[in-house]
Amino acid sequence: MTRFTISDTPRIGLKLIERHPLGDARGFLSRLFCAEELSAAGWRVPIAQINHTFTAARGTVRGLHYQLPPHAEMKLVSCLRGAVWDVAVDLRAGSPTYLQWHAEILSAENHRALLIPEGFAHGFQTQSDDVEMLYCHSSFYAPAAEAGLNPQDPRVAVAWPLAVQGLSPRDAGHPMIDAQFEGVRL
Ligand SMILES: Cc1cn([C@H]2C[C@H](O)[C@@H](COP(=O)(O)OP(=O)(O)O[C@H]3O[C@H](C)C(=O)[C@H](O)[C@H]3O)O2)c(=O)[nH]c1=O
Repeated sequence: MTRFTISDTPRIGLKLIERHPLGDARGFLSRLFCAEELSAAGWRVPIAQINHTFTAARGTVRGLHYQLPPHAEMKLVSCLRGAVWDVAVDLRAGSPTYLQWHAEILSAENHRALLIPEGFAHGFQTQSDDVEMLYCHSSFYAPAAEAGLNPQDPRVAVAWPLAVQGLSPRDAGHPMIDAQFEGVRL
């Protein structure tokens, strides 16, 4: 029995993953990752790292982050507590949807995740207090390869549902995209 429904999004390679928990009188068991099932969504490498974040305040924005090649990474982003408006921006050089974004509501209640391919920047805005996120990464954390888009970059024009708040100094300081920006060459 499949534990996931994999759906395309308008951005090639960006997949919506819906988990199908197994419930009983005690509660439920939900599978967060399956190498066999998620290979159909494009995840065909071992998980390198798993991260867990807690964000206290509703409206907080984290992101928009990505790692540069050769440390470009896939991410499977799941919300285990509360709810987020989760967004991915296509930075792949030559992509027909270059600089376009797509967002989904991920929550503990809807059991949804986003599978984000290499070459996308990722961010989210909490839609509740006390949000917990779980990230599966296909590449190791490489600080020297870390890059970011300013979440309020007018060229990307992410339509955050709430007023942007709670940015880390690093996220607030990401540069705006200029004419020299050519995207990520994978
Ligand atoms: C990503 C990462 C960070 N760190 C360290 C670096 C900083 O000292 C601290 C917080 O890092 P950062 O401010 O980049 O964390 P977030 O802004 O929450 O980034 C997270 O949220 C956005 C939306 C994402 O897409 C990132 O992948 C995800 O990690 O953890 C690590 O030690 N390992 C890691 O893999």
